[in-house]
Amino acid sequence: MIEARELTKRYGDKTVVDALSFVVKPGEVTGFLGPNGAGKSTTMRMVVGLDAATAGTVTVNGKSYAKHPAPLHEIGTLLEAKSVHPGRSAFNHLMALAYTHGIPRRRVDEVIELAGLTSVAGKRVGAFSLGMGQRLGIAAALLGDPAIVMLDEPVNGLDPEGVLWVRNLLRSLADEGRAVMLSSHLMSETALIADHLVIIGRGRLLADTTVDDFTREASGGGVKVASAEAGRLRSLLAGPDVTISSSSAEELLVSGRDASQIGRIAAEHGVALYELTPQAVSLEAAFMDLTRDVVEYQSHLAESERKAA
Ligand SMILES: Nc1ncnc2c1ncn2[C@@H]1O[C@H](COP(=O)(O)OP(=O)(O)OP(=O)(O)O)[C@@H](O)[C@H]1O
Repeated sequence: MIEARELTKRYGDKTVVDALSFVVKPGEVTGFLGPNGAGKSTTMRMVVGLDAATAGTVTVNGKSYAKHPAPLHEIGTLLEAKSVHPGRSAFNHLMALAYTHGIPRRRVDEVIELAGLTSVAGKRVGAFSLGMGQRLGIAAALLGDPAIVMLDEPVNGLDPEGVLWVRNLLRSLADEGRAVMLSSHLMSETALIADHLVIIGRGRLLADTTVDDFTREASGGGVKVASAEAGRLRSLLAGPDVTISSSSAEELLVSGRDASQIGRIAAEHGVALYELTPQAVSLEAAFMDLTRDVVEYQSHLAESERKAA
């Protein structure tokens, strides 16, 4: 488990992580999201002591990272896939890490195979493609068989097979009871991988929720209904906490009744429905909506599209 409490990082007079509190729980994949410059990498670096917190605390399985005598068994990380000596082979890189913890060669061979690097294990890492580097970084993260895995942009540079591999791998790690944290800019991929979301903007917590709740709430929770008898249906569905709007003569957007209630009421009164669709927005749309005001680096095009919308 990772627990951050009021975690804060300042560079000069700029606060890049601002009193951030969250928990990454075992058995779940937590997606860590935020626009460019939101403070994700800085937060992840503080988790493993690469950056010192200005205030607040963060613990890894109950202790600060530096207090663990064998940290590779507690948390495996991929923070900067290219931070590997370019002249070393993948095998030697992993062996060097393994020596620091008395991890046997057998485990190095295992993670090389798991990451699909067997055929290139003897090659210089400097000649690796971005995707191969990512695979090596993930192999290194898994080396100590840790209870927590924390990965910064793990699917960056991977081909579709690699993306699928990471998705299945992270799912199985969480299903084994490990705590998995990943940052990503790929919303559709995060929606498929993550159970939980921690979303930050300008260093502050914006949302701590599940993927399902986040996308449902962003949609307003309405149900779209279409019928030739929309007017009659409207009065049948009316109630104290029900709001109904219509975008055309045959369409209603109903809040306050779920799809099964609407279907039942329509059937009881012999009203034929053409459509009955619970409204949900994509994670991307919900994310854009939430982070609209905290985007630090924005293109002029995106800005003018937003103003026009
Ligand atoms: N060593 C440093 N000195 C000064 N400012 C820094 C330093 N490291 C990061 N920052 C600033 O902190 C802010 C957060 O950066 P960080 O890399 O943590 O964001 P991020 O959410 O990971 O962004 P991205 O999605 O672009 O990777 C940025 O404004 C960045 O310029």
